[in-house]
Amino acid sequence: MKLLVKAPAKINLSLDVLYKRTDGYHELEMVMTTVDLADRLELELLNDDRIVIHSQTRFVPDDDRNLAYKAANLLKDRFNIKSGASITIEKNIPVAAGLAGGSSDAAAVLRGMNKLWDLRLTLDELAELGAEIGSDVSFCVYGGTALAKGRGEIITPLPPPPNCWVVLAKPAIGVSTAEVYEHLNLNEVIHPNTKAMVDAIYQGDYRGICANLSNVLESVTFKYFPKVKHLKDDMKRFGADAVLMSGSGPTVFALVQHDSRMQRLYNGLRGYCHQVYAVRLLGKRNEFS
Ligand SMILES: C[C@@](CO)(OP(=O)(O)O)[C@H](O)COP(=O)(O)OP(=O)(O)OC[C@H]1O[C@@H](n2ccc(N)nc2=O)[C@H](O)[C@@H]1O
Ligand SMILES: Nc1ncnc2c1ncn2[C@@H]1O[C@H](COP(=O)(O)OP(=O)(O)O)[C@@H](O)[C@H]1O
Repeated sequence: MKLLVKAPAKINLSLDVLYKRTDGYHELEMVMTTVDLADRLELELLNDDRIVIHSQTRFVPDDDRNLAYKAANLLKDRFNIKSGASITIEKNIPVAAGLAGGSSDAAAVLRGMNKLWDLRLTLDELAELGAEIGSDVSFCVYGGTALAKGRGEIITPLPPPPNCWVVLAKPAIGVSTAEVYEHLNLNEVIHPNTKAMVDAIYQGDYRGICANLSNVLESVTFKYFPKVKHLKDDMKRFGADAVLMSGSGPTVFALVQHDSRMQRLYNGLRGYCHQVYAVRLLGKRNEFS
């Protein structure tokens, strides 16, 4: 039996770090939403005990370091499952980009293998398991739009933001999430107004969303990789309504409402940026299970 599952990328509309916790993680307040750029996974039961990962992308491990492997293995261990799984990943989300591609693959495996192994776990139960794999996995289990707190795993759903284009540009730079958090100076950051972002989303206020885009991790990534800051400035000049770095970067995304502006931005960026995508916001839970 085979199952196809979609694993969409996320962007952070706002990302605040409140303090460093005693467990080494940072206490966060983030507004996240899914976009229509997705990996596709084909899941199949195996009669033997193995979990096998097939992936064409050389940047993604095809062994037990793969987050999709970790997700299947977690379910297998926790519920004492004897059969194995074959997981084929068609990777469309840029890797190590701040778009949670690996976390979304893990979440898709949790949702998909829940069906194939007939475990009947709820989304809340899957999200709780997801937190054991990575901080962004719980959000990815639900998808849609949400306020994420804690280290990212405490999820409060939000309504979808008004529809718009999201133009994503990923420069050819490798950013380590752990290092970005490590170099963050909490005495210097200007905190986002998370409440204003949440209110704008509830009111369907596109301008309010644009006005409150904010990510404290920009300060670190821009310092070590000034190219990312230049990319953001260029995207503003090309006519974006608003621009922000997603997660720890290096992907920068622009919001635009009008098709002609989206096209101008997309064409302008394709000349010199490594990977450029123009996609729609998804924003609603579970359009993709
Ligand atoms: C920055 C964000 C924003 O959405 O996304 P990405 O840039 O990775 O997409 C997330 O916080 C990343 O989530 P994720 O990539 O799942 O993080 P994890 O694997 O759990 O942690 C990677 C490392 O980041 C640091 N980390 C992560 C989350 C957190 N709340 N505090 C931290 O300090 C820790 O050093 C940890 O070892
Ligand atoms: N299924 C997967 N897809 C992408 N990356 C993965 C996967 N499994 C493990 N990884 C590793 O996780 C790291 C972070 O990848 P990713 O989730 O794409 O980025 P980010 O955390 O910036 O959103 C990469 O260095 C990659 O090697």
